[in-house]
Amino acid sequence: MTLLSAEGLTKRFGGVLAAKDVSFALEGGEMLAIIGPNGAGKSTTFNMVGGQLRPDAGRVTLAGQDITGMPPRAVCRMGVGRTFQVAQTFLSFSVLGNVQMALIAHHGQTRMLLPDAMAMHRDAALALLDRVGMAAQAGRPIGELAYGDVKRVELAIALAAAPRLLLMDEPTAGMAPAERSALMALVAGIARGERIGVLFTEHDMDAVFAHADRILVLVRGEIIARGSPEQVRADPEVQRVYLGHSGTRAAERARRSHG
Ligand SMILES: Nc1ncnc2c1ncn2[C@@H]1O[C@H](COP(=O)(O)OP(=O)(O)OP(=O)(O)O)[C@@H](O)[C@H]1O
Repeated sequence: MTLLSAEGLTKRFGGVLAAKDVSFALEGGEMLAIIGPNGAGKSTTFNMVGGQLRPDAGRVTLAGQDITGMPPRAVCRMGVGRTFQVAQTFLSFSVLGNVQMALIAHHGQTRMLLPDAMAMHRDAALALLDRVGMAAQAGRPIGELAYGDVKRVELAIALAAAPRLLLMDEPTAGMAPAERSALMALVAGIARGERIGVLFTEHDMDAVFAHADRILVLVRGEIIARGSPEQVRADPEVQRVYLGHSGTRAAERARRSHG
């Protein structure tokens, strides 16, 4: 069954039609990127899926269940995880402690006293850190980590909620180019291995063309193109209104590096 289905999503802010009849589907294990220029409606679309915004029209279903207009907490309980552009971690806590807190929250145990909490879900937290390549740094305070490593911990925190669908809003923002590619490769590996669907927005075209299975191109609230990276790259309308020269180079680099 289709994991995520968005049908006819529409959202208006005053005179601005931020999303117009946006429809797409996403399967488990698939990486779907939403790209487009500033103000295209990427965040609006994203927020209608995650429950932060109620669509004026349209429907969102998760594994066949209607989640349209549900508040974010309810959407999260249905199995939709989210990572944020800005780190949502407790900086003075250890890496391990942060993931433990996420597991405690997922299991609805937030009333535990702190000393008890620190003994809980230790092994599960370490296993999650291992999955994102951060087990060796489990004891360090988050505040001491390099930015790319914070992003990995954020991914472990999102995975702590055992999501079926992961929403990632500009996951590589603020990272160095080499780190970006490593993070997206990690996300793609986990998504494919565990059949988690990933919907992401991204301004870095290298990251998109190298790691997305499919791409949606939004311009002024409307989908102007969709398809595989190859199809989107070759679309003359996308070239004209969005990708231009830099996008063509990014797509070409991605094609070469993937043989
Ligand atoms: N809460 C809001 N109130 C009024 N207008 C809004 C609101 N949110 C978004 N908009 C407008 O809707 C349009 C789409 O914005 P959105 O943030 O979805 O675009 P985006 O593609 O995510 O842009 P960016 O790449 O800059 O993040 C823009 O014209 C924006 O100004």
